[in-house]
Amino acid sequence: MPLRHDWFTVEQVDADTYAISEYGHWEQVHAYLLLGERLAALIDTGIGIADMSEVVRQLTRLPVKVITTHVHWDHIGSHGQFDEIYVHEQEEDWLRCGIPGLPIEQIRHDVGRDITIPVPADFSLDRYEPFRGKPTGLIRDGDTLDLGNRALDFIHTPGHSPGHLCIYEEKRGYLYTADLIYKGTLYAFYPTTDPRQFVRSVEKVSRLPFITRLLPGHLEMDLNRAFLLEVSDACRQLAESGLDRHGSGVHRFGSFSIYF
Ligand SMILES: O=c1ccn([C@@H]2O[C@H](COP(=O)(O)O)[C@@H](O)[C@H]2O)c(=O)[nH]1
Repeated sequence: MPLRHDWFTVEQVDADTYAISEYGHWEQVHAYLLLGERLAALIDTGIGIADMSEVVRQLTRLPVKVITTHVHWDHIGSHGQFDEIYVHEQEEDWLRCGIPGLPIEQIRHDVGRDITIPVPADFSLDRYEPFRGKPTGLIRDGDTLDLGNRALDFIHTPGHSPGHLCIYEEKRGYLYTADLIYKGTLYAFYPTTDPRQFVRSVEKVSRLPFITRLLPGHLEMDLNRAFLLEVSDACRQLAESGLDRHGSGVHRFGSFSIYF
């Protein structure tokens, strides 16, 4: 049964893996806490409406390394509450200085809309600022992290953003897909996105030999390899039709859409 927090919903994926979700916000974003024998990895830290470190501290006493899938405000919200933060080398400057040309008014508008449950009393939209800071370390494609009898592989999957990462646990067959693959509208229409890279990244992860489960950054959480192959087929069709370019529109495929 899911554990409940006023703002976060905590669900156990398996004995030592938790999803920490924000279902009261339109983004319905998920972070994941992975416990090894020596260390814990927190994949993203949510929107920043509530402090995710309070929940994490209830779940583990292990040292926590924060892994950033990408530097969009809804994935870095509680980064400031943790000491060790890692990011792909191509988004280090966004983590330090923000996304050039993205106004704080637009971010606050997106943070504040379509919230369906009460926000914590100390949250103020007028004072909301996305995290800015220096990472502890940088991640490159092919890097690995051993949490103690639990290995994570980092896969650079640009397209949604330049330094977007998927995280793969080969032993369990888990692929944490962040904003590359989820069941909803997949976004590659911002000026900072790249539709061709997005297609290549989907193809890259679809070649992974063993996947038991996809753990996405948004919306429905329980996705399998069949869904990944559907997205991969859709991307191939779009590329073959020359539609893998900015401005080609919203392409609908059953349970998901791809917005270029
Ligand atoms: O170039 C950009 C990048 C991001 N945004 C805003 O950030 C969020 C991103 O949400 P995701 O769930 O990570 O896709 C979105 O609300 C955009 O407003 C942007 O505007 N431009």
